[in-house]
Amino acid sequence: MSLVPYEEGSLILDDPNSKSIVVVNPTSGTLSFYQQDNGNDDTEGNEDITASTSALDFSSGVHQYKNPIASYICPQCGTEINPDIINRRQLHRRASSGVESESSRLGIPENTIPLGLEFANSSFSRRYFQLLERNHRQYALQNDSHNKEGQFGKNKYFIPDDLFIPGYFRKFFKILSLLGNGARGSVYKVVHTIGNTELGVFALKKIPIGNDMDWFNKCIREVKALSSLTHKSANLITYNHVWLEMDSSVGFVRSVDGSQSDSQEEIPCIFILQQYCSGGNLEDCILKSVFHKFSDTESPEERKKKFRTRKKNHGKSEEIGLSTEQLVSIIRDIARGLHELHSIGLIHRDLKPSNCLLLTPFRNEGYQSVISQDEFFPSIVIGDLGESQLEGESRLGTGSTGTLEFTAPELIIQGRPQSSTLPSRSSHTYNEYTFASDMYSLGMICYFIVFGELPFEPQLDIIDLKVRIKNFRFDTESMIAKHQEMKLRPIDRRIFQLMDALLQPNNNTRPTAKAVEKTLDEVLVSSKPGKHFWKEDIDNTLNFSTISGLNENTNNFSDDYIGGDNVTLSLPAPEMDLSSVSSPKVNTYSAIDRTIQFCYKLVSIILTIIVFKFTKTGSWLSYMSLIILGMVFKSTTDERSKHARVLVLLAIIAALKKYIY
Ligand SMILES: Nc1ncnc2c1ncn2[C@@H]1O[C@H](COP(=O)(O)OP(=O)(O)OP(=O)(O)O)[C@@H](O)[C@H]1O
Repeated sequence: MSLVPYEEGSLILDDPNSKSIVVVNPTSGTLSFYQQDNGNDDTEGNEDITASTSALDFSSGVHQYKNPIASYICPQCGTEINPDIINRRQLHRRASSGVESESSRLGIPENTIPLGLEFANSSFSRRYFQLLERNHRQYALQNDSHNKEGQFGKNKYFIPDDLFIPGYFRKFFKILSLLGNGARGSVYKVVHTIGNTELGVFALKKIPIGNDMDWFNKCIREVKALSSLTHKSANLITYNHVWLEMDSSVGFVRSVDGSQSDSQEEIPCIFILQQYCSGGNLEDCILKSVFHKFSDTESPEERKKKFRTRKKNHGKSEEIGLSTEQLVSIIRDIARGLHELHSIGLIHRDLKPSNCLLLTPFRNEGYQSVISQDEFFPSIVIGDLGESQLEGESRLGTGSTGTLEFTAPELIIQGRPQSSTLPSRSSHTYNEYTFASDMYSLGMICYFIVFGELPFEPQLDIIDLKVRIKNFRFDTESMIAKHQEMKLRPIDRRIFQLMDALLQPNNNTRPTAKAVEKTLDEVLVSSKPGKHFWKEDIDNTLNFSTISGLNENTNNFSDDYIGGDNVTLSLPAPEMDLSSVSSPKVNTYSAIDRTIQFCYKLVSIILTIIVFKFTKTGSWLSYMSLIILGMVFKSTTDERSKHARVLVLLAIIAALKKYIY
């Protein structure tokens, strides 16, 4: 069976085995099932295809299966061709479980095929678009041969005519809203339709290309990067389809000679169809929903909600900021997406909150809400791979720059080159983008989601900003003090340690994406259900000695045992690919340090046994020694020696008691 274009805009599923075809009628929004009359089975050459019952008439809801075809899933594209059975059942299940359907939310008529509900997220969609891409190529070739003197003269644009799919966007997509405008183009929320049949809701990025080959190559990088992912990653945006079409450019157009053009001239545009993330971007979410900035743009509904929350909190204004669990969830998702990218050799280069998208909307219920709500944050996917490059590729070759505030200091080039971070070919003193520079950007995202702002004043001019970025040093203690001053919701101090590690000026000492992901995974897995895992009180966490003095200097993380309800935070040292220069001295020091800690524990056990030998069981000395021994094991590296010394004292007292008295 195969899915092939049939006339203009229609699709058919053709199953030679059962001699049946399914035709999509875009005008009426129906699927019709036809089967060859099998009255005489051996008449292979019989071309008389008799229409049997219109099996899948979705507009009327009538569906009869006179002679069901052999298989209901197209083996080429995986499209469910009998969605009535599956999707209606799923719809019913969703409806009965009280989940609002996408179609009802969007106001899509119920008589349309609900394919999109499963389609947009399923692996079917990927295969469907792969097939579509092949068919587009075929269609374009045919179109080119019919239309040699077509509307787009070959001389006018460098892109060959046969690469355009004229009218595809208007015919198969309905714009629902504008999601945002980026530096390169606009992103729309669209519904993919065939006639009245809704195939799913997607985000469609339209980038005007014009006649600029370099620009075209740069724009297509995003697609190349996305399509190089061989499997679906939970934390990277899913790309579905890309095509070229003539369309009006967005906004104001100035021609090369500087003259302004009022005409809505159609120019070549690249359309990139992607997974739709209904929660919007992380930047907006943090600024608006978490830190309540831009409150002048608040809707009356939002104002009422805030008033109700304040009333519930007995007039106290709610504490702002995210909880530790929410912060961990965000950082872990982004680290996981980065790890996926880095594992295939891609550096993102433009990681920033507006490129991190929320799969579902974030509903901030405030600090006083139920704990489960409190800990929840929607899953995040990394989008916009338009600036990405392969590891080892020269930054000059890509012609791209990242966003300055999130750019690692080692990449900043002083002075005012043509663009913010792009070096000139004559300058030789610049560093290449690395996986570690992405990790710095993650550190800056952490800063932003913790404080709701960046450490640089927004009005700085570009030269001053570069100086500030170069000189920026993250100091854990002063950052905790700042956090307290801002009266933000208390969080675990290990978030600050993580930021410290990621924002290290020396890129060799930043942890890898995998290291961050693994650490946070372990942290979450080992949290006890029903218990507040994180120490929420900053005053308590301030007492923790987290990274040893040695590690503070070298940023080489080691095990850090934290008492109470907390579990081990172990941020592994950067892996080899990031830390090309890993100092042997540092490794020796940390090995010595670990041996010393082990010796403290061993000596403490021996001392406790001595105390027990010299005293009667049940004496205050034996009890004391047991308690101190527990403290030796639970205490941080700095305090372990103090506790061990107390045990020495207890052993001496026990010996004196035995031999003197
Ligand atoms: N797949 C998507 N789903 C939902 N919204 C999206 C999606 N992709 C982009 N957006 C929205 O559209 C906005 C513009 O996206 P785009 O990637 O073009 O630019 P940007 O990252 O904001 O800016 P720049 O191009 O300067 O990096 C985003 O900030 C986001 O709010």
